[in-house]
Amino acid sequence: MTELTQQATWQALAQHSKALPHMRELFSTEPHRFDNMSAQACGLLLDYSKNRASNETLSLLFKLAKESQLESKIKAMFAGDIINNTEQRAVLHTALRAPADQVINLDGNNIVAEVQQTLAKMGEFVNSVTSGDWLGYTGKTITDVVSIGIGGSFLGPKIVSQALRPYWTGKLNCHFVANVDGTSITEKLKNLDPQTTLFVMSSKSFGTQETLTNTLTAKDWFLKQGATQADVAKHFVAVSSNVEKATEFGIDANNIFPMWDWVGGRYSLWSAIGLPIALLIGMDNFRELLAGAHAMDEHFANTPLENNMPVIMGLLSLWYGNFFNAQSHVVLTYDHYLRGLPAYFQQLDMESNGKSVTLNGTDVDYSTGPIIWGGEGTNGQHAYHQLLHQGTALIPADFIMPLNSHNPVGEHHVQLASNCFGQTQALMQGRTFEEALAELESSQLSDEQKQLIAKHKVMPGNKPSNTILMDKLTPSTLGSLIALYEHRTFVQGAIWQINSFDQWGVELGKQLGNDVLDRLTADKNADELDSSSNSLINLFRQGKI
Ligand SMILES: O=P(O)(O)OC[C@H]1O[C@](O)(CO)[C@@H](O)[C@@H]1O
Repeated sequence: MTELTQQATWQALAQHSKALPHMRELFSTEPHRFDNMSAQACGLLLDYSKNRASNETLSLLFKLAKESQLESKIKAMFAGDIINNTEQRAVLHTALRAPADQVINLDGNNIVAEVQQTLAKMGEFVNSVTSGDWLGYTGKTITDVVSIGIGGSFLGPKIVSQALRPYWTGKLNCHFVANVDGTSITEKLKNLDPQTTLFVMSSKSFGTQETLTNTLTAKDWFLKQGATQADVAKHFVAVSSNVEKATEFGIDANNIFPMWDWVGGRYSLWSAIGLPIALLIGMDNFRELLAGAHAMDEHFANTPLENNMPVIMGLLSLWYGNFFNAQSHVVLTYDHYLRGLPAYFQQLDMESNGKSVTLNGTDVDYSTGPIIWGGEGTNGQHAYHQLLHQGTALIPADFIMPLNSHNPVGEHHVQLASNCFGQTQALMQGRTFEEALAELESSQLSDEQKQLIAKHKVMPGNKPSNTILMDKLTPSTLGSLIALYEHRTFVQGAIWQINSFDQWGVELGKQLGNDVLDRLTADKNADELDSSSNSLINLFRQGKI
């Protein structure tokens, strides 16, 4: 067994989890529960009162955090210690949004200076393109940007651009290509003019098959439309930590925006990976996004655990995963602009904490990262909320909603809010058999039918949720919100003593995929593979089942 599950506090939490009253009772005995279990920081309000938690629960969770040296681990990350031990790297996405005058030394260099240089390069490029100074090979200005990347090199640019649609300057359209499926890039290129299209190829490693293939196809399309190799420099730029490979690929050295190995892909939108975002919303708004994230960094680094929003959210999620066997966590965004955020948090958390070995190589004997999923409210209410309310799985939920809409039309926003708050209330209080029966009293059903239907209408309640509010969705509040979830992920990984910053689990699939590719494209047969893989390969070769 690991030392974590041997800890007295861990075992006390296990005992405590069996002794908690229903949330209905907690609310009935604590009239000021919201005041005592809500926190504000960086333009966000976190209501965590609708959780299976008493004061004793929270003090035990904070005790676990302290005994897990969480505070010193937070300091170590911000200081640039090598906390990604399997890749021997620091974890310093926080440096990407640090103020220009801050000094963060890594290997003897102040990396903030490098970050600021890259931001300045980004700013010059963004201004050049959006002002019309940057011209294509026939002398026309750029109208469309195609962002090519996958994982963190796609999700960040795509979802943040979508979330900040009200802030687009209107100078450019943007299209996102990620999947290696030829349909993705074909559909995107159909209506574009090579004379006015700019391709931003984003790949930290510059070795990701999907991104390289899509970029080659884009380049091929570009050249077939009448452009020459010399024109490529006007229409292709790259973002990568591998400048050498990007240059070899044919990207003009002046058009390569650097990034660093101390930034993980799923933490990289704040770097030049965010170039498509900056092209759409302008550099001032991009810097507002960075400032919002920095404000949350300051909150996380300097606030006592008991009032620390990422710590509270991380601990409560760990509470359900490790002591109530919750296998997933749902993120429900009650704002159409935020509809992509659950997918962003999915990579952020699942690729960070989907691990089963501790830093020192011990197999864990406890659950680690949950399945993160979700979608936009109110749509989910007509899709999966039934399971949230009456299913057998316990699925803690985060509800996220701005108090003011960018589009205050008619009664829409007040109805959206009523649904958001009504759902958290229903999840918490549920409906008892007696209440269900009483509702059927005046129906024409027989007593036997009333008993049966009432049974089917019971909702256990006691289903935990957090509600996160902001005055309005802006670059700053979005930056704070995303950084909140980055640090929430960090908190859990730190207590589980896992490495949240490598991703060895994605390597085998890539290796085997490359082997299969050889068997699909060459005469290399697959007889020695398992019968399934062998048969699937042969069927693909036949092109019919
Ligand atoms: O930016 P790159 O190096 O192309 O990697 C793309 C994505 O692939 C991964 O390495 C594995 O999924 C992610 O961590 C990363 O965001």
